[in-house]
Amino acid sequence: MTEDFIIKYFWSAAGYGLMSIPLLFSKNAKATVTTNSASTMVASRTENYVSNRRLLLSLADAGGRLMYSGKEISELVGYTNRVYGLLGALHTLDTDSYPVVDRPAHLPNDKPFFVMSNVHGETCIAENRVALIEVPIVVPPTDTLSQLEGGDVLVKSLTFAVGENEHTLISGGNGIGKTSLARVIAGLWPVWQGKLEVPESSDIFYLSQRPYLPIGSLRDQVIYPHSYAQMKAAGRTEAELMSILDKVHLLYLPGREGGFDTRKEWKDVLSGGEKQRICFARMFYHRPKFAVLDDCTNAVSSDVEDRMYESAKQAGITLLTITHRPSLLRHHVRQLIITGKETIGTQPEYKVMSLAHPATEHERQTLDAEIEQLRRTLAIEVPEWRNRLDQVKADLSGKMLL
Ligand SMILES: Nc1ncnc2c1ncn2[C@@H]1O[C@H](COP(=O)(O)OP(=O)(O)OP(=O)(O)O)[C@@H](O)[C@H]1O
Repeated sequence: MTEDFIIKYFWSAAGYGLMSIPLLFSKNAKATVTTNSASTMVASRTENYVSNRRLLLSLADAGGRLMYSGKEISELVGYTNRVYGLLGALHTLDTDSYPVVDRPAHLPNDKPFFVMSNVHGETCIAENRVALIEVPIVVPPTDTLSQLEGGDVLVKSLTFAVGENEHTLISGGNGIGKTSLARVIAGLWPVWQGKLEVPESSDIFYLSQRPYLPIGSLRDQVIYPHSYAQMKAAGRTEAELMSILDKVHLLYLPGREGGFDTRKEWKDVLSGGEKQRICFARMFYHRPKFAVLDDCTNAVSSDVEDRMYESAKQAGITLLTITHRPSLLRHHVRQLIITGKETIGTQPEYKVMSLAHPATEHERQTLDAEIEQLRRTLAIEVPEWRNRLDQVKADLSGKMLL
């Protein structure tokens, strides 16, 4: 408020003050003058007043600009700093030589020290599996302080492998390191130690928590990162895109939006669930062998989500799902629970649990009917019902129905 007040009024008020000086304090102002010279004086004073007033307005404008430019310069300084930081990081990546940081003396011997000059892990291509062998999950140190202390360790050493069709659900508390694990698998974060095995980049697909929609046509949203030219070169057709949209329940979209060529601000036009379903459609288009799904269906209704997961499995895509939703357990055969920092004493920081093969639709219907039957009998024979229910529970162990 003060700033605006100064910009608007201070400069003009200061100018008027300046202008009044000759009027108020000049000796000539009080001198006796003849009529002729008086009219000349009034004319010249009026002329001076008008030109000074114009100058004053310009001065007020210039003063305002000066004050705003301070802000703009500090904004520019911020951007320049970020661009400088980015270029610096890119140069370091080019030369692969990070500044060597010595282990601080105060750090306890058993505390690992992770800095960028200290990356010793190995990444190799594996055809049909994603595997981490004794790989720590560590937030890379970016600022000066964390460079000195080393990156924040989320999981000290993680070993687990996912083969073809071993759909794995990754769970754990907020901020425990699930997305960080996905970043390590994606190669965004370094493999500090141990070994990471991942398929070729064309065989693995990542869907993140926040859907990314590029600027372009509706078609571009589905085929991203492919271009239309690449799509045609690969012999893919719009009929195929329609069948993909059908799998994610977005068949109505081209009709509603006026075809695949329509260009819009898709991030504003589509709802949260639609955005996530478009990203899922992208996965069906690219047909990877593995997909890392980072909580990417949390805005999708559970019936559609179920069908999308079923379609993905039928398409032969092995899923690594990061989620908090227990309803998704039934689509997976294994669960990796990360406990990380919450771990007390010598307990492991994660555990891998095998889930029994998920029930088929037919099995589910039969068991539902059986449970319903038991509910009805409850009124008549409680003890027998209990025995029978225990038996059904035992049959179902791991099938996620109870
Ligand atoms: N780029 C980063 N710089 C600094 N710290 C980060 C960065 N990315 C993640 N972290 C930190 O690492 C920890 C793990 O983050 P991560 O995103 O892996 O959590 P998460 O298990 O996926 O959590 P959620 O279930 O809430 O998505 C968090 O404490 C987070 O603040």
